[in-house]
Amino acid sequence: MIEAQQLTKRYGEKTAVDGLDFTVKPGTVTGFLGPNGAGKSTTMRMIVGLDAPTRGSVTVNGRRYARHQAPLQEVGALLEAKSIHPGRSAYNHLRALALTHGIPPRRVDEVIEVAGLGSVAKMRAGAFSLGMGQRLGIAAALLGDPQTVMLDEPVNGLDPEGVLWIRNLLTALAAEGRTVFVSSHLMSEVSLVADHLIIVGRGRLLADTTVQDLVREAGGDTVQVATDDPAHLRDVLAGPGVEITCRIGSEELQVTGLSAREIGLKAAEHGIPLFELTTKAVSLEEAFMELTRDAVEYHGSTTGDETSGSAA
Ligand SMILES: Nc1ncnc2c1ncn2[C@@H]1O[C@H](COP(=O)(O)OP(=O)(O)OP(=O)(O)O)[C@@H](O)[C@H]1O
Repeated sequence: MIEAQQLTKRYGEKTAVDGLDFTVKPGTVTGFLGPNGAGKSTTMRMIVGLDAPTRGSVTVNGRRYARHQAPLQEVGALLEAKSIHPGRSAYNHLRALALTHGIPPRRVDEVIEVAGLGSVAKMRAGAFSLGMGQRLGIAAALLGDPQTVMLDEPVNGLDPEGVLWIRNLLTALAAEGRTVFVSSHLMSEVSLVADHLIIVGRGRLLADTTVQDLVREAGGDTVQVATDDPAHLRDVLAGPGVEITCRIGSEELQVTGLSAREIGLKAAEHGIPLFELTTKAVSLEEAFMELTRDAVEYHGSTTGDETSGSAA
């Protein structure tokens, strides 16, 4: 369990993390999402004591990381900055880590196996590809068989097989009852493994929610209907919990609160011809972009793609 209370980090004038309150629970994968510069890495560094909070606190299983007697057995972390001696083999790197943390050497073989590094374990880590380096970082994070696993952007540099491997690994770790906290700036990636989401922007908490709730709050499913008599259809469909929007002069209505089937039946009942009846699910990516729109630090100006432009 990770608990942050009013967690704040300032670098001079810059507030990287701004009064975050959240809890990461065991037995589930929690995604930590936010656009670039949102404060995810800074938060994770504070969790493992690599940065000190300016204000507030963060604990792992009720204690600050540094207060744990065997921190590597408590929290296994993959953070962006790696400190692997390039001349050392993966095997020797893990063995040195194990030795200095009182972890039995046979555990090194186990994590090499889990990380799929068996065939390259004796190779110089300096010759590793980005993906192999990520796997080695994850092997190191798992070395102490920790109850809490925290990975910062773990899929960076991994090929599709590696991405799938990470997903299965995270799901399995959570199924064993561990606390799994994984950051990403990609909703599409996180939504495939995470049940719970903590979303930040400019250091602030934007949402502490589940994947389903995020979609529901973003408007759920909308049905697009086209007819030559939109005013009549609007009257027919109106009712409690139903929201209808329509642009002046347009034949299209956007309806939430009714299914396509209900709309089709009501239209038929009143003899209103329909030209289109399409359910449009709000994608998680749209919901995420809507939520973080004001928190994105760097907007492209000439993308030619109006995903964050004003809706008519
Ligand atoms: N050591 C530092 N000194 C000054 N500013 C910093 C430092 N570390 C981070 N920042 C700033 O704090 C903010 C949050 O950075 P952080 O790396 O935590 O964000 P992030 O969400 O992990 O972003 P990304 O997805 O790009 O890794 C950024 O604006 C960053 O420039």
